[in-house]
Amino acid sequence: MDPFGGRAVLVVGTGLVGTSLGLALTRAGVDVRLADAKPEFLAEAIRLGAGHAEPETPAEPAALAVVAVPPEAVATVVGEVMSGGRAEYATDVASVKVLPTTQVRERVPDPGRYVGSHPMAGREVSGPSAALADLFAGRPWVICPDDGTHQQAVTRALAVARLAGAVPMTMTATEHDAAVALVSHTPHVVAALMAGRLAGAPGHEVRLAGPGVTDVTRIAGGDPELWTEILTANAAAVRPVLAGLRSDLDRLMSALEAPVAGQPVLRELLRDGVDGRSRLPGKHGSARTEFGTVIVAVDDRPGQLAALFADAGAAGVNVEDVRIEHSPGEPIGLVELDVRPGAEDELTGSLRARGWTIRG
Ligand SMILES: NC(=O)c1ccc[n+]([C@@H]2O[C@H](COP(=O)([O-])OP(=O)(O)OC[C@H]3O[C@@H](n4cnc5c(N)ncnc54)[C@H](O)[C@@H]3O)[C@@H](O)[C@H]2O)c1
Ligand SMILES: O=C(O)C(=O)C[C@]1(C(=O)O)C=C[C@@H](O)C=C1
Repeated sequence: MDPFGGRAVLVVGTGLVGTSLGLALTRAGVDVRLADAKPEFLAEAIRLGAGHAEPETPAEPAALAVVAVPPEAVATVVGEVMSGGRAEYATDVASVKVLPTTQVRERVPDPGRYVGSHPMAGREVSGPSAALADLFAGRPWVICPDDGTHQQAVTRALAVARLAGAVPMTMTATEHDAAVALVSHTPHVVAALMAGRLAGAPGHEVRLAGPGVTDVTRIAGGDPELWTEILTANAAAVRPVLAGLRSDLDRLMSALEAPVAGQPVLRELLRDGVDGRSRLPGKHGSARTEFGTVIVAVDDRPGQLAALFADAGAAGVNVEDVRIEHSPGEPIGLVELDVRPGAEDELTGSLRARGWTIRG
């Protein structure tokens, strides 16, 4: 059954998140109206197939407006959408929830027609050209109703999350902000501070950088304006997480003053890291599967990767993930194939038999 009764969904803000949502909903057969303050972003989202421009005088309001603008602009846009009769209900996708839900309650005449939400999916790049139709697939999408929220607002926001392929869950705005302080906002700060250490470093040092520092700093590429808004809005929840981090950093630095005597502390902190990482959920909220990895040396010439994947397929082993590194000073690439635990030996044997060089 169509959760919107054949009515349109309006997406305001056709950047990374809004355009990704427009693409996903359009694929799911929803009529998607689009609006953005920047005409060139709107035009790009339409060109990509995320929906069509919101008509100036629509025959009827959209069933739901999804407001995908920076956090500080959410309440104003929700107010405009509601008072202009452009949508019956509204949600937003901002990375913080207490700020927009409080501001909507204070500023919008019928705040019960709005429910805050947040898809836990994104990228370190912004704008419509970075959009992906499957950005939300399998990811949690948090919905934060309060006592005054109309059930229809929640029902329609849940429908949008499901149609985008996400896994909806509900919690209060305060619970949400505490959770994302730990799993999203502090990690962003850590990545930015580490990446900042590289900014003025000598070129001969940065040239040695490999996958480790690249993994740790990927999210540091996020838009500094957006992240300033996020950290400002969620400062109260981020500070205690940072305080814990500072106390661990202090212990680590003290241990390094006398590194041999400090080894038990180093070991404890490093073990805590292993334990913490094992708690991260996998693709669909399940416990993370630790894959087995097979490293193959591949000549740096056309067609080699395609041949490798074909031979891995012929071995009957599914490649779950792949990374490619270049070996310094050698005309070869190292291709790391992640496979289900236990399948490494099978794949190694089969690839060796087909003439591939296995490393490690
Ligand atoms: N980037 C992520 O990884 C991510 C993930 C989940 C949620 N979010 C949240 O989604 C929202 C959008 O983030 P994004 O990454 O898509 O940013 P973005 O910069 O890619 O897109 C924001 C869009 O909003 C438009 N806009 C700004 N003010 C507007 C207004 N008053 N009226 C109409 N349009 C306006 C901009 O022109 C731009 O197209 C933010 O609230 C962010 O916190 C971001
Ligand atoms: O993968 C990334 O690039 C992200 O940073 C995405 C991420 C996150 O921290 O998980 C960042 C902010 C959003 O509010 C939601 C998702």
